[in-house]
Amino acid sequence: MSISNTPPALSITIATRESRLALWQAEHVKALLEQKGHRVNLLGMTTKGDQILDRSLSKVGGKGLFVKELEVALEEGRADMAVHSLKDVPMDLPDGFVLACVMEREDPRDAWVSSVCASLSELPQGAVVGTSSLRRLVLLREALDALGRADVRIEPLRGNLDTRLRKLDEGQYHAIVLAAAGLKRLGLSGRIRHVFEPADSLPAAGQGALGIEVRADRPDLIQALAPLVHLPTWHRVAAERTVSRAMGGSCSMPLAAYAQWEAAESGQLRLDAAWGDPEGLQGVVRVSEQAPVHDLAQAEALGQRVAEALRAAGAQPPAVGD
Ligand SMILES: NCc1[nH]cc(CCC(=O)O)c1CC(=O)O
Repeated sequence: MSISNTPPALSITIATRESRLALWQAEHVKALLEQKGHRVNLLGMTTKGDQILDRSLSKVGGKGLFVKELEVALEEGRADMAVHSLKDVPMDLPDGFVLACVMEREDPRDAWVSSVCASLSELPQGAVVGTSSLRRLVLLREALDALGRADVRIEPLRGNLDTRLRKLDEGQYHAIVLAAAGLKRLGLSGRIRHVFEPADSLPAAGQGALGIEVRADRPDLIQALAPLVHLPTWHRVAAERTVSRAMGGSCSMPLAAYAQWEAAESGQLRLDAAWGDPEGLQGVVRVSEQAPVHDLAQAEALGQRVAEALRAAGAQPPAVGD
């Protein structure tokens, strides 16, 4: 009989989307779990979010487009866990599912990719910039307006990372804006001309962080994932994701929320948020608050305060039923 405290080695199947980025992320988790002695294989799947390439995601609606099919696989026992970009995961998971792990964050910032110009200010007259998110669109528009660049157009850009880069290379855009994290994971950091500081393009809630979802009735998996958890990241993204939930955030709402530790080990979390109205009639609303955070409840309380501050400053969550 063994009296060791080492958790038992498990045989684990990870459900994953089949984009290059999703596969990289699943392989990354696989390698880490294998280092802990588990046996891991991948189950590749295509989700609704991957299939809809002709319409803007903000129109077809809702968070969770990339998540649902993976949850069905967990539900049916075809897979044990799903690795997600947290940015794409709704704050409230369906009943019976939990977020078992948040891993250390990759670069959360937005990146400027272009072969013709190194930054916004160098864009030629009448240039076209591509981006897929309303958040980036609203923040870019604000920055361009500040430069007096009404001539620059911002156009939608869809598809996985490779598709977006191809559209740029074909000349459909002068520049595009993407998450730095995805480019770095795929070894494409060489394509980044400029990373936006959070003050200039405030990141989306959860950007750059990976989360692992399991069924709530699998304590064995939750235990196996414990060594992969990075609590400082978890507290940051919990604060950010609370803002998104409290604002009724979906990809049809331009909303940014970004938390950072004021100083290493200070326990002081600063949370910045920005909201733009989807019609673009109102200016961007920005707020910032900070608080000591030592657990998830405190992180969520900070997120709640920031959401209230956003509303007090004029941000309007969508009407119920919208
Ligand atoms: N919405 C798609 C998506 N989901 C996660 C990432 C990047 C990686 C990450 O944020 O962890 C991207 C691509 C992008 O926004 O450019």
